[in-house]
Amino acid sequence: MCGIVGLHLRSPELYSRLGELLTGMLCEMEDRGADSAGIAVYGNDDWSPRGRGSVSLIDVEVSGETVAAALGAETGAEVTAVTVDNVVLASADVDSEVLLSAARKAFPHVLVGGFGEDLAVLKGVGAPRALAERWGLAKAQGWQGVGHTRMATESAVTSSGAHPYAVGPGECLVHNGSFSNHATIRRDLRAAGIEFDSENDTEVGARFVARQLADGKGVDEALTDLTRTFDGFYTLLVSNRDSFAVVRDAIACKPAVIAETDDWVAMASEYRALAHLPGVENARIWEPEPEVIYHWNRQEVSA
Ligand SMILES: NC(=O)CC[C@H](N)C(=O)O
Repeated sequence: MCGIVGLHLRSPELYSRLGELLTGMLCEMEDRGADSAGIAVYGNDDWSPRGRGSVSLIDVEVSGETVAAALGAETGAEVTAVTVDNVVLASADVDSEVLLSAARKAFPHVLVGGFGEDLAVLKGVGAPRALAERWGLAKAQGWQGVGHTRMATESAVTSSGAHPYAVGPGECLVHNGSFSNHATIRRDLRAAGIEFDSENDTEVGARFVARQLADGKGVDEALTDLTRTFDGFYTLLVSNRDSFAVVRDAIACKPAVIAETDDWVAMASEYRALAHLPGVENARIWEPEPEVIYHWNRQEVSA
């Protein structure tokens, strides 16, 4: 199992409702994965102030003030940090990769949930509904959100095993399924100097995609490469600051549904997670085809 949800808003009138709508989607998928959960939210000023680099630190166990002071000392920038349950969200007027290296230096064992401009990533162990409540997700605003409810298949139930895997700048990946050749690909990526936070198969997929994007490939090409490299079962939702993409394996046995209106694009493992979205009764709704990459950029659509 595992549940995936994602909402890409086109209409700015809905930005103030992103968290409310995403909470409903995530909670509806709780029975597909009740051991841990995570979300990525793009554009919530309270968590990742606009135009600033930000880094999300999971289970850091020191106060936001301590994080802000330590990252400020490392970067020379004025760093602000907010604590949201088990996550500290730090931001500053510097590139997010500068903030990321400062965080790794100051807190060498910290789990980095994600980093980028306008991006906050929260994840943890527990029931998705309880986590969403503790995070205050319903109040979040923004233009795009992704969520995952996990039923672990490949690695321990820990924050580092929870999705999303947001391992490249502004990027985020969630997965339902399991990759059967992830150990081989992990070995190749490790040999190329890439480090991992967990034994999770999904992290291998995320690191693979991040590497393709870092090499200058576009999302479509990166995901095509993934379909040629990874064996096993998968429905994947891959987002970054400006894009939202879905791909399934050749057999496509892991459920997925996409719905689209003029105001939003949404995907979920099951339709019931979409049933409360405004205007869903007039949406174009379909099941994504095997190995077809569905990809939307902010504003326009391509498939
Ligand atoms: N149930 C799933 O889809 C699990 C996804 C992934 N293999 C994990 O263990 O995190």
